Amino acid sequence: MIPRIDFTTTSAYKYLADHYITLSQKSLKDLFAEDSQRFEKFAIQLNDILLDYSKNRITDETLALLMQLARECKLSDAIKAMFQGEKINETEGRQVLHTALRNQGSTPVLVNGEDVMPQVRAVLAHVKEFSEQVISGSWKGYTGEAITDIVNIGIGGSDLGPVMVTEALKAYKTRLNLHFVSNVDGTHIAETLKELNPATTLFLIASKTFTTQETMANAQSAKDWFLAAEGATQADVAKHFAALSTNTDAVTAFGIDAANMFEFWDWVGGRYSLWSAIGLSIALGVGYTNFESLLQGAYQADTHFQEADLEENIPVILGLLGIWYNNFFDAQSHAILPYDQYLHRFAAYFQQGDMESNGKSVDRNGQVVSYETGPIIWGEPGTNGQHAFYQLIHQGTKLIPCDFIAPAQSLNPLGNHHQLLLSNFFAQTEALMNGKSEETVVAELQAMGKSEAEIEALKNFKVFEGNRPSNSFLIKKITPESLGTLIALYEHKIFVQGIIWNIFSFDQWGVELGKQLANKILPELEHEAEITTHDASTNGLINQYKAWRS
Ligand SMILES: O=P(O)(O)OC[C@H]1O[C@H](O)[C@@H](O)[C@@H](O)[C@@H]1O
Repeated sequence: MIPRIDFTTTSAYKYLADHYITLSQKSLKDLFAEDSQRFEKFAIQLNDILLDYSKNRITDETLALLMQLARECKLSDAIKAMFQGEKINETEGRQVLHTALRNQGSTPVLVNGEDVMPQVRAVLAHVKEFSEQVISGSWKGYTGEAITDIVNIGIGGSDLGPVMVTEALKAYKTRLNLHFVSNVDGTHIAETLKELNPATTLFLIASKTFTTQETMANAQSAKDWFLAAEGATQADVAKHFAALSTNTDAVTAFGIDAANMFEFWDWVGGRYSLWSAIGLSIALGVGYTNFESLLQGAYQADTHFQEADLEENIPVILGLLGIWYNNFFDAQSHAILPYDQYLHRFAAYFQQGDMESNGKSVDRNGQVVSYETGPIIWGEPGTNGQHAFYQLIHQGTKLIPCDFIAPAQSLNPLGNHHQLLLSNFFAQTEALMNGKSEETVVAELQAMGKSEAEIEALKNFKVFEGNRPSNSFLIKKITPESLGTLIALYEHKIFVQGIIWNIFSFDQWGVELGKQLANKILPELEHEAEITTHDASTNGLINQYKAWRS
């Protein structure tokens, strides 16, 4: 069992609180001036990924105290507990073993005394065989034509991971065209199907539970659309539908051939499932070998997380830095800013990963916490974000720690685009750190020939306080392997923070209430009678909807 320690009662926490008072007076600029070794000290390389965390509001002492905090919270024991398959998802009584899905080692991974690795490998072999048949064209649709389009129907963890990864690895695309339908809004599936031919379309119904309302509704509409095609029969469903799920009974009841079911298990959390059968769309979209490299990359991060000393451990450092800002600087959010168009869904993916994991306010003892837990995660790719919301990061009143991520090599070297892109990446982290002093602003305005009065009126608006912290990930190149490593590092960062905050990171009870209420409201929408059973606002909205809907 993971120890239940209130981190605010540790000695490290008290030292950090004192240390914060002095350190928060210092600027990053000063810290760099005082220590010429910051980059050497506060950067770590793991294979082709360099993390520079020197532009954070930390000193050697901060790090030492944060490490002490991790030790007092028994982080290393918790890491072991996860990898060894303890039931650390206590409120659901489950293990947390997404790491087994990418395990390349030979040690067994036990669940209730049974090694799960043979099952994991069997599903991977199925994914390999099936994806190779579909890609090569030897898998035929009901008219004898090869499949050209894949539609993954899933939501949340059964959608965001495959979307993010297949977008990130688009440069490695197979001949198959991928589509993702998640929203229960009929527009999503209707617009997707408009351009598709039933004879050459393969649907993947991706749902851990196979009960999710959105996915089941979209799956039914997909089946209806398919069966409405000329000559298509119920027997042909087997050639056009596969299921990725833990729920065999529901898959069979839906009419999907058991041979087309790709299984995973309840010890894989939905938001950590892209490495499982849920990754079938990835294997189809970029090829099985690349999917395998993605798993290998993640395994490298897993090994690093388990074996590196806490001081040299990337997820540990990232997690603790986040805690430093969240719990001492009162930062409310954390921005993920990839300078890579291919990573345009990376922040959205970790919005679920992080916020569904650590958006909790009850600790592992079942008590309401007295401190802040998970931050709001958000972000968009650079340079688009620069022309949208960076104003607030630079000059707003909120402290927003940022992660910048960029590849050194572009997968589309075109003129000097990549240099333009990276010059922005480097410039933004520098600008956030150093800001622009009043002195510089005044000198610039003088050089422009402005009068004293004009300078006085303008200067405050043009000052940048700086002292805004950031991490920089420089990645040699986005490959399936480096991407796998990067994703797994972020996953483990979430784990680290959940341990320190003493919360359960692997359940998600907070998604249930809305589902329950929607199920109660649905029958009320099936007739025209006035609704009076809710509060005045909800009644009013439902009744106005009824008045307007036809
Ligand atoms: O794969 P499923 O079972 O359809 O669940 C889809 C999503 O449903 C809920 O919103 C949560 O439980 C998510 O974690 C999950 O990813």
